[in-house]
This record gives sequence, C-alpha cells and structure tokens, in this order.
Amino acid sequence: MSLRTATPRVSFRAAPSQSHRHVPKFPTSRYSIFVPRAPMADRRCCIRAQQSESQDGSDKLSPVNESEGNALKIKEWEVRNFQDEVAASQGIRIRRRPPTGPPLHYVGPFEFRIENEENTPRNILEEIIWNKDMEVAWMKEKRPVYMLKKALESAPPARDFVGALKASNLWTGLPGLIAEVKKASPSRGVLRENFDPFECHLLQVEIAQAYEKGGAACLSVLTDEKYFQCPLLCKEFIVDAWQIYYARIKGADAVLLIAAVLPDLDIRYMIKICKMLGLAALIEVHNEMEMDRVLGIEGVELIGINNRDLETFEVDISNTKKLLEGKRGQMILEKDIIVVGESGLFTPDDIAYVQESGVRAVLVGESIVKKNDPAKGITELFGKDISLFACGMVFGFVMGYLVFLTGRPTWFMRIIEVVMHKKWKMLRVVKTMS
Ligand SMILES: O=C(O)c1ccccc1NCC(=O)[C@H](O)[C@H](O)COP(=O)(O)O
Repeated sequence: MSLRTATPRVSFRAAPSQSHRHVPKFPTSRYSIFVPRAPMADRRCCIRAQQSESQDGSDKLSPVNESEGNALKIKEWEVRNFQDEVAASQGIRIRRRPPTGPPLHYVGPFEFRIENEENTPRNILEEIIWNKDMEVAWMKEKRPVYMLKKALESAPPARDFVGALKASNLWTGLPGLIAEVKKASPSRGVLRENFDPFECHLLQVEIAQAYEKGGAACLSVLTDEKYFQCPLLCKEFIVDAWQIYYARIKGADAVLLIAAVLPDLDIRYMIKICKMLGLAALIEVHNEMEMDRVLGIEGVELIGINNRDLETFEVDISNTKKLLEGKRGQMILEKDIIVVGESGLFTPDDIAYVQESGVRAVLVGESIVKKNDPAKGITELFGKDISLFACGMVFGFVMGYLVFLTGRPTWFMRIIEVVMHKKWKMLRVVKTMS
C-alpha cells in the first residue's frame, strides 16, 4: 500500500513503549460518557481477534508469535493511515483514533506524517469518537459478532420506524415526532435531575410512556436495554458495524449514522447491514458537503439535519432550511427521502419553520425532556394535542357529524374501511421496501 503523505513530513522517531502508543492520551470524559478502560492485555488480544475473524463469523484466536504480531500491527497502522486519508478527502475532520506512531520494529522505507500532531482530541465529537473506539473494541472482544448473530434469532422483529413517522405525519399533518430520552448532553449539561443511575430505567420508562401518550411517533434513547411500544432509535456514536448488531439485539428499530464521522464506504456498508437486520438508518448531516455525499448514496431513506454543530455546539435552525433549498430539496423529493429536523426546536414557530423548509419529522430532546409532564411538553411544542387519542376524537367527531347530517351511517363505515385498508397496505409496502 502506498502512503501519500499530505501533512508535514518528519522522519521516523523510534516510538516509546507499546503501552504509551496504544492508550490515547486525552482526558477522561467530562461528559458522563461510559468509557470502559480495557487493560492493555485485552487491547493486544483484540487486534488478534479482529484480524483472525473468519468468514463464518466465528473468531478463532490462533497463536501469534512476536514477529507475526508486529507484522499485524504494522498492517493495522498502515490501514488506519489510509482510512484517515480517505476520510479527509471526503471533508471529514473527525479522526477516528488518536494519531499514533508506527509500531515498534517498523523498518519501512517511508517518511511519516506523525508525531508532530498532538494526541489530544480537537473537539468534543472527536473525544467522544475516540472513547467510543476503545469502548467498542473492548465490548467486541467480550461479545464477538458471532455471539450477537446467535442472539439475533431470539430478538423480537424490528418495528417499522420510517412507517411510523410517515403515518404520524399523515395523521396529524405535522412532522412526526422522534422524542428523545436523555439525562444530559455535552452542550447543555444535566437536563433532567433525579435521573439516578439506579432508578434510571424506571424514570426512562416513565418519560417514554409520557412521550407516547403525548403523541410521539418514535423514541430516541441514548443507550437503553428496555423495550417500548414506539419504534426505537438507538442514539449512539456508531463507529463499527458490531454496534448495529448489538443495537438490534437490544431492541432498537433504527440507528444513527453520523456523516461527520463515517466515510461513504462505511455508510454504504452499514446501510446494507441495517437493511439485512430490518433496521432503519437515520443518516445525520450538518453541512452541504455532508448532504451531497449522503444524497449520492443508494438506499438512503432517512436523513437527519442536525441544527447543532457537534464540534462547536452552535445551534441554528436555519441550517435545516439552508440544506433543503434548491437542487438538494428537489432531489430529496424525487427520492422520497424523509428529512428529520434535529436539535434546537422549542416552540410551535420552530416546528412550523422546519416543516415549511421541507422536513416530515423532527427529533426533539431538551425542550420536552426537561418538562415535569413530558406529554404536556409535546402539546406545548406543537401548539396542539397531537396524541392519537386527540386525533381519534377529532376524527370521530367529524364522522359522527357527517353521519348526523346525511343519515347514512353505512357510507361512512365503508369509507373508514377503505381508508384503514389503504393505510394498512401502505404500511406493508413501506415495511417491504425497508
Ligand atoms: O447535544 C449535544 O450537546 C451533543 C454533543 C455532542 C454530540 C451529540 C450531541 N447531541 C445529539 C443531538 O443531536 C441531540 O441530542 C438531538 O438532536 C436533540 O437535540 P435537542 O432537542 O436540542 O436536545
């Protein structure tokens, strides 16, 4: 593999001890991100396990002697450099791992671009991704993908995430709501007090039930092991396909893929895995370049426009409008992609603004999770009651009034039958497509 050195060249400096080079030197997260610190022995093992994963998905750990081990580390390091270059060429600024020096005993005839880059994350998203990389390596080793594939057999079928958003949009005439359950966020700190780790599940269930009652079409949960009625988005920082299998066996119906983190090839590959597992993939973009990349990928059904810049935390809801104007908006219509407006939505005016820009769903956290009564929070956010109960009441009232006016109840029964039949058929088509 050829190494193109785009950044300043420095000559190779013998790297210090192994343990220094593999443990990223960045502060432990300040933002309650779970960071299991895998012991070094585990990390070394992990390299072998990944390299020797066989076609049938079972990991066979073969004995690796010292020189084979070094050769593997060199290959891994070269591949990582190459991946970084591909990502950079797609405008991705987030580095998936801290830059490391070449492995010990490296004797290649190259010059290197390393060692002059600081090994500290440049922003919060990068910090989260570096943590995630270690966390996943550690979890993957504890529970390799072949175990997850086995567990899939007993997982309940995935619910139709996209269908639920479409149905809610159709039913209420407003963007379908993905209501987010979260205790805190890096930019806003603690949002919900009393989210005690021991009581956490209970409170999450309570909030989720209130969201459902308030008319949410889907739920978004950071990392949860509980099952709810609404289709569930696993809001995670996905850096490895392993996490998609894991999300499915934990009951997720959709996963988030962030274009600022994942190069096109990863997104393509992960969408395929999602389809195979019956999951919806919400692909998140923040700027024009990311939107253009994602629009060039086959099979994208759901695009989330994040109004929050995850590197700076700046929130600007006009970002949604900007990315849906002109050719991009046209293409989205032609491809029948559902756009989700994400972050910074607090009032009925905000909802109307993003809806007029072209979104058919919204993802909302802070403004509803902070409320004592989250169901009421949803009504305040939309400026009206969007719960199924309220919509059903309006529908029933209109039908009753028409029956009263015409005196022909059977006509209306027939209309309801046809409508229900059509809707059921539409949901089935959506399900088959996904
Ligand atoms: O919200 C953050 O501070 C954050 C920081 C780093 C990565 C992701 C982050 N948030 C994820 C989200 O996109 C929001 O949770 C989601 O869109 C809901 O936003 P909001 O309604 O503003 O709570």
